[in-house]
Amino acid sequence: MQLRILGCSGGIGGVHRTTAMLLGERTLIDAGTGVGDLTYDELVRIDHVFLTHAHLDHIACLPMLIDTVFGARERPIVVHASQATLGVLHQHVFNWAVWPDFTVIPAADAAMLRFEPMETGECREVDGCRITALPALHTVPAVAYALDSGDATLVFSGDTADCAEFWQAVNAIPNLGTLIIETAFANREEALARLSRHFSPRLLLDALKQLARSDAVEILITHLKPADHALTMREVLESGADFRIARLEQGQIIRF
Ligand SMILES: Nc1ncnc2c1ncn2[C@@H]1O[C@@H]2COP(=O)(O)O[C@H]2[C@H]1O
Repeated sequence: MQLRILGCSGGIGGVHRTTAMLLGERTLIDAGTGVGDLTYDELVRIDHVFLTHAHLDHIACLPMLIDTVFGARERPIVVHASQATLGVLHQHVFNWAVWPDFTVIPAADAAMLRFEPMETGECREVDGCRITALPALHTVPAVAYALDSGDATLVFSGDTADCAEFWQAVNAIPNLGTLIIETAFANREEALARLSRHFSPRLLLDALKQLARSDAVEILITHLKPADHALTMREVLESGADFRIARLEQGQIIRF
């Protein structure tokens, strides 16, 4: 299985794209602005979108994706997310005011966008990869995802602050090989990190003490806010010397 990083920034500007990853050829994990770099043919192939939460930087391209591929597809795009996240999308995005409600277009019983509630602990299988929602803690309902190819599992934290249930779930994965985890803010913004339920390097390294078998896990840092991205990564590397840590890169392909 492969995961292609379409966007992994906490913001926009220049080359920065917000969170979106392509799992195999037809599954998106989050739908931030990185989706906009896919070709039309690649967009048409997407059958599934798994969302961590409803914040704009993780869903920005979903409305335009469905409109772009609508006429070229015969089956719906299925959006998997918690009921809470789907409720927000329905009420605030696909509400005929911000965007048409593609969950009833062209008809309620033949819609081109299908919402499939998926709560923490639930698992879906796509192309042989088992995708499980894990607990996360953000300012809005949020999940992380474990992607198990059969050979190895990659965990993506989504946006989260420290969360004991997340580490319990992660430590129960026997074949964990990669952990993509966010660090949005530099240490000088720790107050904002706490307020907005993100990690700063100090908060991350404190939380990583809960990771069992850390020597077997490659840790990739995502969601750096553009203002301080270099500083934040430097702080992570300086304090995280005991771990195998690197920056997640846009365009990176992870095989697992
Ligand atoms: N008081 C606040 N609470 C939450 N988010 C905030 C606040 N002030 C600014 N923000 C920003 O709003 C952003 C919303 O998306 P993020 O969670 O990625 O990151 C958040 C912060 O960068």
